[in-house]
Amino acid sequence: MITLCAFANTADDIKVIKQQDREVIERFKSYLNINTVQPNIDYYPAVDFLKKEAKRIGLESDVVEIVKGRPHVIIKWKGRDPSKKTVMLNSHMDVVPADPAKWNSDPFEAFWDLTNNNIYARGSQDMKCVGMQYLEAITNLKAQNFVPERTVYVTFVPEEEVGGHGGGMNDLVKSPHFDKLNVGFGLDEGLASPDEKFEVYYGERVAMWGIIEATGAVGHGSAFIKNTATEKINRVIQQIFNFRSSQEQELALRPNKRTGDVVSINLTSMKAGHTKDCGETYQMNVVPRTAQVGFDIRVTPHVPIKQVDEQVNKWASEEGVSIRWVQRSEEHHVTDLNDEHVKVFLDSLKSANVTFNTGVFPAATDARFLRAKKIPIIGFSPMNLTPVLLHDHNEYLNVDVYLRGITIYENVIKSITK
Ligand code: MET
Ligand SMILES: [Zn+2]
Ligand SMILES: [Zn+2]
Repeated sequence: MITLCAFANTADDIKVIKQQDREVIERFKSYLNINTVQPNIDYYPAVDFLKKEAKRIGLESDVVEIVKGRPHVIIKWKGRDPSKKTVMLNSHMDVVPADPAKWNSDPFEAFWDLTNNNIYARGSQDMKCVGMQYLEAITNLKAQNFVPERTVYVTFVPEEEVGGHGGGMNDLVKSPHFDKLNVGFGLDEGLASPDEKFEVYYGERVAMWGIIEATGAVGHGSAFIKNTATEKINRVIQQIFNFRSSQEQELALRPNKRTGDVVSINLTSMKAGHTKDCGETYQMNVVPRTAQVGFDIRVTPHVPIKQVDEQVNKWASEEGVSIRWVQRSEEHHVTDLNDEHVKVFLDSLKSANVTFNTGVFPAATDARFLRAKKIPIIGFSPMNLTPVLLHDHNEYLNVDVYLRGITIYENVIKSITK
């Protein structure tokens, strides 16, 4: 018997939702309610929640801390043949900050708007949805008495949004805990897509975060001083924006290219002048000694990192100008779309009439650490008909899209664990 449950925001807006689906959504909302905002996250409420979830489903869970306070929750669904390479279903627990003033509802309330059936919450797309959908898919498969051939690990990791270092995935993959998992194939996050087709990613762009600093002559604010820091940084900024335009044009001129196929750069910080943090007093009529810009470059696997590196070094080649890297990778790692596990994954989508594009994830995620270990990884978040709102205000996911994602994962998990 199916219990139907009617509830509404307003009297004239009644939606009827199956009791079982309502429970699924309430569990999703509960995870979204847990504040895991960068930085300095208290992960333990999320860990406790996930451990309880594992228990509910009847699965073992383990908590691994490579760095104290940075737990990884590893939920295990034992396969019929534990000697076989396993399948990893990964998601990160942390989310980026949300400015409540810019949201129509509290970003952690997980407001369920029944007029459009959307759930508004930080993490609803990136990527608490995916973590919970894996668990719900397993719940359903267990109810059907399905037992996987390969063992499945559902992993919930910390610190993705700050680069996976300091106890995140970068450190997990280097630890003996990881080797014990014996992972042969895995899934990690992708992006929403506004149309019917889903997005499937076989690689990602490399993030290069750097700061260019210029030092120059100082003097009176009324004079024509030569070689000032701000003049030098202005030339750097011009070159950054010229390069940015060239890539934007490349994208506009070639309809077959997508963001993941070009190099992007954004200026993400600027600093100059006699501010307190330079140890000098603020003074409007003194030409500053230093000026700096911070930038975020994303290099597509279609372009060698060395080429971009040389370009940036040229920008910083003037006398008194230097560059410092905050974070960068030296290599691209992509998954072969002809890999046997990948083919099984893609076939499982096709057999469920899920249409998709394959491409390069325009941002970066923990998949890169796994790919660096030669493990085939696909980036896939089952969100079609959804605007891309990760890191944005009023991030949301539609309930029907969320529920369909669970069904898609059921089909995927059945196939990739064979
Ligand atoms: N996922 C985040 C981003 O793409 C953090 C990745 S760290 C390079 O910005
Ligand atoms: Zn993410
Ligand atoms: Zn993110």
